Amino acid sequence: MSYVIEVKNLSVTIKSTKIVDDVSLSVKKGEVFGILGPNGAGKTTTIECIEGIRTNYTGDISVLGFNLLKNRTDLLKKIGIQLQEASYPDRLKVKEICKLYSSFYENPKDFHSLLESIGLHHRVNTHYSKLSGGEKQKLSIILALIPDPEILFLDELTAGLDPRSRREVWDIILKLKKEGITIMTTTHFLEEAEYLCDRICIMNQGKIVYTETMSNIQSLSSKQVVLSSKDEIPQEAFMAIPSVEKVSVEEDVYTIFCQPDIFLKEFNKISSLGKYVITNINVKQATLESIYFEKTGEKNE
Ligand SMILES: Nc1ncnc2c1ncn2[C@@H]1O[C@H](COP(=O)(O)OP(=O)(O)OP(=O)(O)O)[C@@H](O)[C@H]1O
Repeated sequence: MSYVIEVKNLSVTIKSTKIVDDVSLSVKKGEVFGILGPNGAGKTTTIECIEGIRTNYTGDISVLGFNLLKNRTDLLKKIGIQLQEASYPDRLKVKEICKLYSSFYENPKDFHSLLESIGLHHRVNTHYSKLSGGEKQKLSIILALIPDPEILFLDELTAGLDPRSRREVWDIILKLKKEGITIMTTTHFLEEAEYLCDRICIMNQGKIVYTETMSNIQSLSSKQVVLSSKDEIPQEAFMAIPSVEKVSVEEDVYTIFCQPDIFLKEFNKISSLGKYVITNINVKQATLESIYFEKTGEKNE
């Protein structure tokens, strides 16, 4: 497996509070990996450590085989960083900002062709202050692409954009993914994660509480039977039923990932389960949204 980002036991402590707490994750080459989580969960801090912007951490981070603390300058030539809140002097024109960024690199990508492919070429002579929110975000992607990066980091890329601009930006990201760039992104939009990401993790209070591929999440959708029992039912009893893929237990609630129609038909036939008293049984639709609310302990209202 070729991982381009490997993070082991990353922790960041500020004023004796752990804002990132023992985070381990890895990202494969060409993958779009999303970090989700509520405000203050530690997403930006985590991504900033991986980008090499923050160094006040413990743990090991390897990006494209570089050790961040030793080879940060070399790494910066190979990654593109889109900043959550970038701002430039109002009187600078788009082309002047692009030229400035290009001057930072030995072999920058031609910004005119980037402006063309991202659809901002018609604004090349426009002052930064005159760009719309969507255009500013497109510019921030172009600037992140100037180093011709192998990995692109995006932090809340579409925050504040209207639905049309958001879609446009998503399509740009999908185009970049097709070109083979690895992308790590944070987002508050679950629909964005569903649209763009190959794999996601959910952070809560500094910890990763869930990691899964989007294709698994989508195949888990509408495949849960949730039942309650005061009895302690061994997981093997459920696993013996055809179509059951996984069982999770929380107090007296058993969530069974399965094909509900097959499960319910077979369940009654299994005599070993007859001795347990089932107090409630439901078929539940699991979606990224329901997983998110379950894992972050927030209410889905
Ligand atoms: N330099 C700092 N000093 C003190 N606290 C900080 C500092 N940087 C971050 N924090 C705190 O660390 C926690 C995590 O912040 P972080 O920005 O990583 O979260 P986040 O998940 O990206 O949140 P958001 O979705 O709101 O952007 C927050 O409670 C934040 O207030």
